Amino acid sequence: MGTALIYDEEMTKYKLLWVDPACKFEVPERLTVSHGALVESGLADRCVSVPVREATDAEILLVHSAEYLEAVKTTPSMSLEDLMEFTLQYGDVYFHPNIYHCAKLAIGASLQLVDSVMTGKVRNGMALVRPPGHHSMHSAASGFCIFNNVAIAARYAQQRHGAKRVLIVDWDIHHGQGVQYCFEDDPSVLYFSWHRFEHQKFWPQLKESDFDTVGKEKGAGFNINVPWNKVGMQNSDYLSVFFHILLPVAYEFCPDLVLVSAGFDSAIGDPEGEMRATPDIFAHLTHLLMNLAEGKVCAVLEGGYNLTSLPQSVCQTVHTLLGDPAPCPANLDAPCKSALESLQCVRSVHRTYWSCLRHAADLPTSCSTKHINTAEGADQEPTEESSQEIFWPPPMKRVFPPTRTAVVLPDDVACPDGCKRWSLLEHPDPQLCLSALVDKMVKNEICNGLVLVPDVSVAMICLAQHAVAALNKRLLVVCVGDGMVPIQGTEDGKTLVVHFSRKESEEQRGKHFITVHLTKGCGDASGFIQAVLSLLLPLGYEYDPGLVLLVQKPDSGVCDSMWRQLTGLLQGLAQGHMLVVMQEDERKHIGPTCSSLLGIAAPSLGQLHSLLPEDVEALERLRRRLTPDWKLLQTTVAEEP
Ligand SMILES: NCCCNCCCCCC(=O)CS
Ligand SMILES: [Zn+2]
Repeated sequence: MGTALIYDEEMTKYKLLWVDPACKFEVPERLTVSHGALVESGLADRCVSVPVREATDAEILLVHSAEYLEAVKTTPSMSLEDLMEFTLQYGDVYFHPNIYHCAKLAIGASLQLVDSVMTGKVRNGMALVRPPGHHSMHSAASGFCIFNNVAIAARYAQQRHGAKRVLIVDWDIHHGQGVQYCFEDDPSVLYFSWHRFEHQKFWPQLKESDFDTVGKEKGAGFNINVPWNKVGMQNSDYLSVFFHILLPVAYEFCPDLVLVSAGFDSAIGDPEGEMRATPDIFAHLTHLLMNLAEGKVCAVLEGGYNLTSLPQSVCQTVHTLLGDPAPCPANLDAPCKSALESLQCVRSVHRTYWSCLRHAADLPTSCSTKHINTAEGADQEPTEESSQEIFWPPPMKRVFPPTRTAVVLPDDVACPDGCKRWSLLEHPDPQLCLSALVDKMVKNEICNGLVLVPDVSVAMICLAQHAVAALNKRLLVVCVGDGMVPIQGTEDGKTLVVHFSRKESEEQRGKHFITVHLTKGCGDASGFIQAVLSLLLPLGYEYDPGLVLLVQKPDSGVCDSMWRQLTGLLQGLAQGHMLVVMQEDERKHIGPTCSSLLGIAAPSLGQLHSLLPEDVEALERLRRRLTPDWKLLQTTVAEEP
């Protein structure tokens, strides 16, 4: 299943015809450099090219008023003076004789993408469009946006393709107020947006962009605003919000389709965003969404004004949509205090709507008095545009190993399609065979592998020793199922073991051996997936291993869809270098495991019920114990003593 790429150079054929500092960044080159980078890198050729089309009036009226549409229809024939006059009624946007045409193409491109994904022609895709959409409202243009591409796409997916629940992830650095207004009372569309806010001092300076606007009436809880009250947010701030807010809620919501308002003004170097997250983070943000909605992810370009970080970020996103392993999330810091404050506020106000946030902490004291802060801050200007030149390393080349998935199976088991059999014949000694497999991974000749062995415990010991000694790589061991784990989390930090078990393990084996106790073990989807999303993933990203060893112990009770979610999500680590080890009589798991290792999205877990209270307790106790050592587990600001 491929990745669609939708682009047409016609959308570059409009620009600002007069002087307006607020609009000067929105230039045609944004599209040409983005598409050019995809062509240059060979990524465009690997995508399924889908043509654009014009949106129909009916499609535009899914979100906008007839009066507004009729008004915009008069712009192509306007003189320059009339266009300037017409523009004055809106904010931070400009019109052009060709912008109505381009705006219809931008919607049409988005709808073509939705068609391609919803009909199964492709698995996922990206639409490179201009003008952006997420600021435009029922009867108004705003923030370079004429029509709301993503809002129309959501309504279209529901009406044309029967999608029940649509998740919109808006990682653009601005608040898509137009999207929020469109769905604020609608529980079938979950809108998530982070955005530069600076206590309402940053554009569009709306009170309703703050964390306490959660949606109205039936839509309460289905609007999530994460305000960034400082500039300079980094990769770890973004990942923390994914691990502790977006992903837990998204899995509970269980969408049929994921639309991404993919704005890249949230990347380093952008004059609007002034953040410091690097382009490779979008590989991880994309990857972390790709096991939702059975992989049906449609990314639609919104903002992004730095003509270097924009194309880099677009390429990182498309690489990942194509299934290429993500680059290692190297040297992540702790989330900053301001980000933690926002994180805690959002989780607190949403805990009444989402069972995964049920146990979230109260508002931090600083936030409950935030109105005072705002009064103090209101008169200040947003942070001055930084003039000093900002540098960042170009993202690493993402070369795909010649073999994606190698398998070591008993002779009487057929090799699943797409996999390469790694025969024991060449290595009579199974342990040598495993070590050879690991060596190939580290040389990037093989991406990942599945190994069936007579005894998983023996294999674990051998692999752990080999991986650490010979390869000098940090090894993350994830062990699912009860019973003893024969490896010590080594004190030198070279091995981190995370064990999912039904049995509470009394002994604490230190920082590098973590037992996640779930009453029903992996039998309970809610508990398991929440433990994976807001405990295992933050640990794994912070640990940044060179290799992941995923062991399924006999009778672990884990079901296929959960096992595939786990196998899929963990491929965001170690450049996808993961070795799955199972007992050789566990033959029924071979197919599902290989499909996940081959990059096929995992089936959805269904709408998740509340976590078992004892599991919530156990996970919170574990988080409290681990947080001093693992910064990405933090979900609250350290209260002033
Ligand atoms: N009036 C002071 C400066 C205003 N800057 C904001 C301009 C709108 C940005 C909208 C955008 O980037 C869409 S993603
Ligand atoms: Zn933006």
